Amino acid sequence: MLNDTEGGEVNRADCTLVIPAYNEERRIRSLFKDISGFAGDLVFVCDGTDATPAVIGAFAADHPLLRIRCLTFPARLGKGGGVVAGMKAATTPFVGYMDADGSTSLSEMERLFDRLATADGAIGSRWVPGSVLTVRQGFRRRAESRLFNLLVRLLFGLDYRDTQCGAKAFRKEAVDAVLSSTRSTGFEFDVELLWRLAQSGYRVEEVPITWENRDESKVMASDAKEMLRGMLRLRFG
Ligand SMILES: Nc1nc2c(ncn2[C@@H]2O[C@H](COP(=O)(O)OP(=O)(O)O[C@H]3O[C@H](CO)[C@@H](O)[C@H](O)[C@@H]3O)[C@@H](O)[C@H]2O)c(=O)[nH]1
Repeated sequence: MLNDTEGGEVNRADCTLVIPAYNEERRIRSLFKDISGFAGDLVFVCDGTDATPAVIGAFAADHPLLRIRCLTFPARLGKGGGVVAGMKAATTPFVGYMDADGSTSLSEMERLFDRLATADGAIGSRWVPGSVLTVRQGFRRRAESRLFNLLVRLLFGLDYRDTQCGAKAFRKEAVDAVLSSTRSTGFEFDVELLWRLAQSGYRVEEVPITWENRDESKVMASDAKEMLRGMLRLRFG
């Protein structure tokens, strides 16, 4: 399954970075300076109602050498649905995704891509030794995250500390092998993807990451409930 790349570094031109962006016109500019040096493909997935596609269009016009695509959809796909649309559109051997709000830097994503020289997947983690949270998360959010990952371990047998970190990278062939059977479109998609990859024998490493916590979040209480329901359906449905 593994086909090691020499030197422990993957060619950036072989990487696609998917950025799901739902109504991100205010936050997405914070990302532009950082990603303007990326030599791979950038695929934005916009399914909101605001001017995010126009903001990305202006950025692309200012940077004609960047390989940018902006996919637009008339109705909300969900975080997972957006990531799936972007990953399906990727044509490179490696594909990753990160949030649109700049909580992960490009250099962190590139570290994940480089792990694909020897692994099938690499997921950023805020809860393993070596990770750095530039803004400490509140007690409640940390407790919720720990509880959530305990539940994931009990339900799916996945031994990760942080399935929900927004920074992940995979070999495209691994993703392609399981995407046709994934059903989740919401924030629970990450768990399903990791579960299906594990079931198919792919090796995904959890890697410490530097994470800049943002105050704003599109995850509502109703999303959290739907995420739990979705996970139970997945496991027992
Ligand atoms: N295309 C698309 N993107 C979406 C949608 N919903 C959310 N997103 C995108 O998903 C990313 C994360 O959403 P945030 O609103 O920034 O949520 P967060 O709470 O900061 O996210 C954290 O928790 C999530 C849930 O566990 C994680 O999925 C996320 O990666 C991060 O760790 C952002 O880029 C946001 O635009 C959607 O329906 N469609």
